[in-house]
Amino acid sequence: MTMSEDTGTARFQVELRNATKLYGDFAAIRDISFGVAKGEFFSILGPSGGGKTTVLRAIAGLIDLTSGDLLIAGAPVNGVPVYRRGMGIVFQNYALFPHMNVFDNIAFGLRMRKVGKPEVHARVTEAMARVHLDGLGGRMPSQLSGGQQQRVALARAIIVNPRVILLDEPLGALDRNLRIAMQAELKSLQRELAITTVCVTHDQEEALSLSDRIAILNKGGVEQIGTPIEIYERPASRFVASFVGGTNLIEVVVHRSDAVSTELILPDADRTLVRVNSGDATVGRAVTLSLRYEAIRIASSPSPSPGDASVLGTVTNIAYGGSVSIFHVAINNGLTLVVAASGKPLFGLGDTVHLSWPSGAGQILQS
Ligand SMILES: Nc1ncnc2c1ncn2[C@@H]1O[C@H](COP(=O)(O)OP(=O)(O)OP(=O)(O)O)[C@@H](O)[C@H]1O
Repeated sequence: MTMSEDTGTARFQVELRNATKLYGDFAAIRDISFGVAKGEFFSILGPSGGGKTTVLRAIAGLIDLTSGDLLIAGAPVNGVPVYRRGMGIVFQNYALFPHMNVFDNIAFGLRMRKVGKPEVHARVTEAMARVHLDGLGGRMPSQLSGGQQQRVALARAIIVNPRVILLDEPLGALDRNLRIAMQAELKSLQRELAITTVCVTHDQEEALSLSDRIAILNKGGVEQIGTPIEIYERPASRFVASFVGGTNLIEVVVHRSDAVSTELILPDADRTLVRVNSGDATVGRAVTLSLRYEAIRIASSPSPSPGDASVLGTVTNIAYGGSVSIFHVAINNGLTLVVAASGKPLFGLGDTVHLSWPSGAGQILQS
């Protein structure tokens, strides 16, 4: 069997089992395990130096693992060279051949495979149409915009019908508006082709909007794997909660807990009680409460809903951000809560405000 054939029986199209890569004593990645299902868009998200590129390079076959296994369509490929793995790779800097025009760049993989001229012509024309490059076949890469170069790189990767496509910060070089437009294009192309995709990014919004599932990598290890909603709504650790989206991390004490909910004591002067929707916490124990910026309501009067947690505070900082403004509010023991409110800022520095949030808005973090 060659790597471009598909047995169709494996549970995962790409799977890492306990993958570790050492450089001397330093583990760039350690003990990483995950599987990517056929047709899935799987992102690897994390801060700089977290090990994202190392994972991608290992999957591509550009580096060997120190220990652990890599399986493609269920078969171990340790030692199988890059060109036999059936991968399409798109790097951040596009890596187009500068001396070839768009048509030849896209045709490259087919010509290497000795595909006949008429078929090359038909497939390149079709791929160009798919990524909206019609009519640009004769241009050189230097005559294209960043977005167009990105499309050439994508067309060049998909034209050989790879079983998996690997994207390394594919939209990182584009400005914000173009990046958002290209995200939508990339996602619809990926869905149309139903192509298994592994994407490395440090951009949390990009990962949340494109992915079926995300692995959060930090210091070479996996912090959490889950759907975008699971990662955002139920972060497994302080690191995930603060890396993905903005959140207040507050040290609190467990006041009461049953099977389904827990009451926590906020360290403000009123020892305000906060209820969360998770149970079986140990009474008296100190835990971390994660409270998303946008979960907190800021108003000039207390919340009308009796079940809401409510605290009084003073605005100490405002960052106007167009659609959303960020307020820093000092509550009455020196603790500062950060709040995101949409629309024009209705409060000024020094204003007294009421902060409130509904029962169940926060999360207890386990680590
Ligand atoms: N060839 C190498 N020799 C030694 N250390 C390396 C090598 N390649 C990577 N590393 C180290 O391994 C760690 C993980 O690197 P990696 O490039 O995978 O991170 P990353 O998450 O992709 O970061 P970035 O977002 O900055 O690209 C880093 O600390 C890096 O310095």
